[in-house]
Amino acid sequence: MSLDNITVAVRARPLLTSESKFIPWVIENNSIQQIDEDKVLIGETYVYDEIFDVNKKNEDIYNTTIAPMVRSAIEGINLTVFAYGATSSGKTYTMNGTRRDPGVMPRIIEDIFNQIQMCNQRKFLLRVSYVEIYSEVINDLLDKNNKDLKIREDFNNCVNYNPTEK
Ligand SMILES: Nc1ncnc2c1ncn2[C@@H]1O[C@H](COP(=O)(O)OP(=O)(O)OP(=O)(O)O)[C@@H](O)[C@H]1O
Repeated sequence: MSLDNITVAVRARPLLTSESKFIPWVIENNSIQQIDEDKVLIGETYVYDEIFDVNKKNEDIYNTTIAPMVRSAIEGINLTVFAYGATSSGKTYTMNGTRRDPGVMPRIIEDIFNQIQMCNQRKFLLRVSYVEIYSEVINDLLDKNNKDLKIREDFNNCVNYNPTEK
């Protein structure tokens, strides 16, 4: 799937020790297909802009999919990075990462501030929100007391999450 201003990437994570050792899919380039226990291909082939196999690190994912968009954000284009998946699929690992392999959030902050430092003739205003949508409820991940937020746009089309206006 490829839409003009949207990049859709899939990331496979290593199996957890508690999980079955049978992997019911194969990745080939940018497509993924389901297989049965005899390794016979079944069902549809799904094609994405990027598919990252289990060996890819947060650094690879950032450099391939996010870094080019950060350059556009510095030029004033709105940017949203959205991690979607079932419980334990690896959203937090991808977004926060680890000390040895930081995820999207720490990398994007470092990248943005590095690029701002190189543009000393311009002024920047940065606004950041970090929220989760869990069972259709929006919670603020930067302030655990802000729960069940409502999304609103102001007169400038800026998105606000204002818990006082539920
Ligand atoms: N690419 C990866 N490499 C190694 N371990 C991973 C990877 N992705 C996820 N894991 C591990 O898998 C487990 C589940 O990952 P994570 O907590 O990120 O899932 P989640 O989608 O955020 O889950 P939830 O929705 O329940 O919060 C964690 O133990 C995490 O360390």
